[in-house]
Amino acid sequence: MYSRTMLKVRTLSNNLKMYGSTSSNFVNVSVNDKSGVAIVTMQREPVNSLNLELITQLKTALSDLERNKCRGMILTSASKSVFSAGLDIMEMYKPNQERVRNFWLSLQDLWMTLYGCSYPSVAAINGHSPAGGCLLSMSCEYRIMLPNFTIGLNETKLGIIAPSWFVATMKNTIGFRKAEMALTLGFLFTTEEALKVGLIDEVASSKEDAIAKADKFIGQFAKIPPQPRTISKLMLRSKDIETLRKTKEQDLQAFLQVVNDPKTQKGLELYLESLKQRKA
Ligand SMILES: CCCCC/C=C\C/C=C\CC/C=C/CC(=O)SCCNC(=O)CCNC(=O)[C@H](O)C(C)(C)COP(=O)(O)OP(=O)(O)OC[C@H]1O[C@@H](n2cnc3c(N)ncnc32)[C@H](O)[C@@H]1OP(=O)(O)O
Repeated sequence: MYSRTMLKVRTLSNNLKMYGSTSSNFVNVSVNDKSGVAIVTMQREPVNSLNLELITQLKTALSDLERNKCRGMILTSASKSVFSAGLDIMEMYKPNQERVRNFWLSLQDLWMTLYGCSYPSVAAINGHSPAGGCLLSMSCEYRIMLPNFTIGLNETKLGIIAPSWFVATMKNTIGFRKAEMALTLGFLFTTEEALKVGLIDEVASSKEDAIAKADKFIGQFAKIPPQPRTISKLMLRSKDIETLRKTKEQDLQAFLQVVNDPKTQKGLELYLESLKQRKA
């Protein structure tokens, strides 16, 4: 059903209607010819850490789907064990100043695009989803997760603070009280805990099951007129999007200040070492 012709992402917008599938380095988009639902697959090995290129390619793919009036979008991962490990730590470690600036601006852009997209969006979370991975999942309208993985905003555990728009997204997803507990503890929920707290909506037995459940969720909107649907969604989401749009530069400067602090750099070095040592 989801065909797999390979194309460059640059040609996505022109060709989406003609071809079933497109692929750039890190993002594959396949569209179900019958339903018009797109599966957007992150495929940056080994853990889909969000570097500048993956972020930019995701943003391009989502904007192209918007232009092509897609009927729904399912975000998932090509990995069998990781949905996304969150921001690529290498982008923040000893950064090139121009690149790290673009990195953050692109992340802001990606979030505004995904959080405010007009089409129904579902995260099929087929692996661990910490930090930035959790942000992507929460930005979708519905979350379906496979068992035995973890999800959450674990920033405080890493000694950092989740940006205000990460916090707003979590508050909007699970409510003030639960978000406060989760954020202050830097809590990573298991699949079962995430279901209980409302961070995810369903558990699936396999990736195929998750996609089938996502299709079913999106299918519910077939009989709902798109414009009232989108306006209702944006009535709930646009305030937080506008807040970031207006404070983009301030948010960037706050990020750059933290990243360029020698204490943060030391922390990043130790964290990178600890990730490597987990294997040894
Ligand atoms: C962490 C401090 C950040 C400081 C930032 C400074 C300023 C920022 C200010 C504000 C921004 C705040 C927002 C932050 C949001 C984020 O997303 S931060 C990133 C947080 N992510 C994580 O903590 C996840 C870390 N990864 C894991 O827990 C595990 O890798 C995993 C996802 C559970 C998967 O485990 P698995 O066993 O399958 O894989 P490995 O651990 O063996 O990893 C394979 C390989 O990939 C490298 N890697 C893992 N995660 C990242 C990453 N986020 N960025 C870059 N590289 C990563 C890992 O080191 C291994 O590499 P290899 O040894 O070379 O193979």
